[in-house]
This record gives sequence, structure tokens and C-alpha cells, in this order.
Amino acid sequence: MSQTTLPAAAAVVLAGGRSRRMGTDKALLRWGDGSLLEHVLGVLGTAVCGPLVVVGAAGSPRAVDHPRVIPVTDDAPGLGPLQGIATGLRAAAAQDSAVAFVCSVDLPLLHPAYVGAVLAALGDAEVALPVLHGHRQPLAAAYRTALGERATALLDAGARRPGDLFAASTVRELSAVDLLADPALRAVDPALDAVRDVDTPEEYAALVRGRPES
Ligand SMILES: Nc1nc2c(ncn2[C@@H]2O[C@H](COP(=O)(O)OP(=O)(O)OP(=O)(O)O)[C@@H](O)[C@H]2O)c(=O)[nH]1
Repeated sequence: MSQTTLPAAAAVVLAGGRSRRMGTDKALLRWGDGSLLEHVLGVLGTAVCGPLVVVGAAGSPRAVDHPRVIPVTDDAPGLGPLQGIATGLRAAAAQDSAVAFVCSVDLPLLHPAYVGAVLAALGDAEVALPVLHGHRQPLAAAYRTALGERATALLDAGARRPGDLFAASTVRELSAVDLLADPALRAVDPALDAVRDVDTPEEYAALVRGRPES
């Protein structure tokens, strides 16, 4: 993919979780030559040409040495992914990005072709929501950044789940068949491993074992 064809979207990485199952900060897990957060930002940086928003926990910004990264933090601690989505979309909107790809930090196999396919499928919907491996994938999805305000209002009203935002939005669900209609994605990730997250040391070790030596 050449620089000139990159979508003019932002990317948002949620990196403010507690990593209880992993037992150590997932963003700082080693992947390749750096941390998992750096790796995911590297993928996103080649997938979109807008700002790369990193959402850390309240009071705990992530220091990342990357020219396009905008670090932000949650307004309140421990409210979970809906809060991270709200914070990240508002920050992307403040940078004049109308659309953002939103993901978690724990996706070692995220690929620019996946990001491109999801963004391309947004159309006139407010959310392009993959439904893969039997689950909705709110943290590997595309959103209109105007939803940041709606998500914040929902949080203020006590909502906590991304599903609460979807119930109040125009959502285009994307099946594996829908996504794999994109030839670029089909060529590089036919199993859609891009959404394979690592939550435990065992899952991390399994992916490290399967990783080609760099
Ligand atoms: N900014 C922000 N990110 C969050 C929050 N909760 C979870 N995340 C992120 O959302 C993604 C998915 O999080 P989970 O794996 O479900 O939760 P986690 O807290 O990281 O891990 P566990 O403690 O094992 O559940 C990860 O990238 C987390 O960093 C939050 O309250 N704020």
C-alpha cells in the first residue's frame, strides 16, 4: 500500500486496562524489537494517515516516542473500554478526523490490510463492527468520531458497555465473508488473526512461539 492511498482516518489505541489476567502491563509486553504498544502503533501508522491517539488510564498517560502519537487519558479510572472509546474518539475529533479505527493494545497480529478493509466498509454507517470468531469486535472496529460525545453522554448516564453505544448508533456489522471479500486482506490474513487478542501469559507465549524470527 503506498502512502498516498492511506485512508484519511485517525487511529485510537486503548491502552488503559488493568491487565489482570496477564499479570503484567500488556502494552509493555515485548513484540519484535519493542513493546506491543509500539508494534501496534507501527501497524496503524502504515494503515492510516491521521493522528494516532493512545488512551491511557486516568492520570497515567503513555509516553510514546512517535511523531504522530497523541497521548490522552480517561477522565475517570476503571470504567472500561467504553470510556476509552469515548476519550479516544473525542481526541480524534479534536484533531479534525471524522473517522477513526479503534483497537485494543493486545493485538500482535493486527495488519494494515485489516484496518483498511474495516474502514472501507464503514460507508454511511456510524460504526463498522466486525463479528468474527463468534464475537462482536468493538476493539477492532471503525467509528465516526462524532460518537465520542454520544458515548460520553451514555457513560454519564451509567452505561459501561460498547454495546450500549451500538444500541444508540447506526451499526454495519461485518462478517468474515464481508471482510474477506477484500482481496488485500484475504491474501495476508485469511484466518482473520488480526483480532486475536492476548489476555493471558499462555496466549502470549503461544503467539510468540508462532512468530517468525525477525
Ligand atoms: N483507556 C482505557 N483502556 C481500557 C480500559 N479498560 C480496558 N482497556 C483497554 O481495552 C483493551 C481490552 O481490555 P481487556 O483485555 O478486556 O481488559 P484489561 O483490563 O486490559 O485486562 P484484564 O484486567 O485481564 O481484564 C486493552 O487494550 C485495555 O488496555 C479503560 O478503562 N480505559
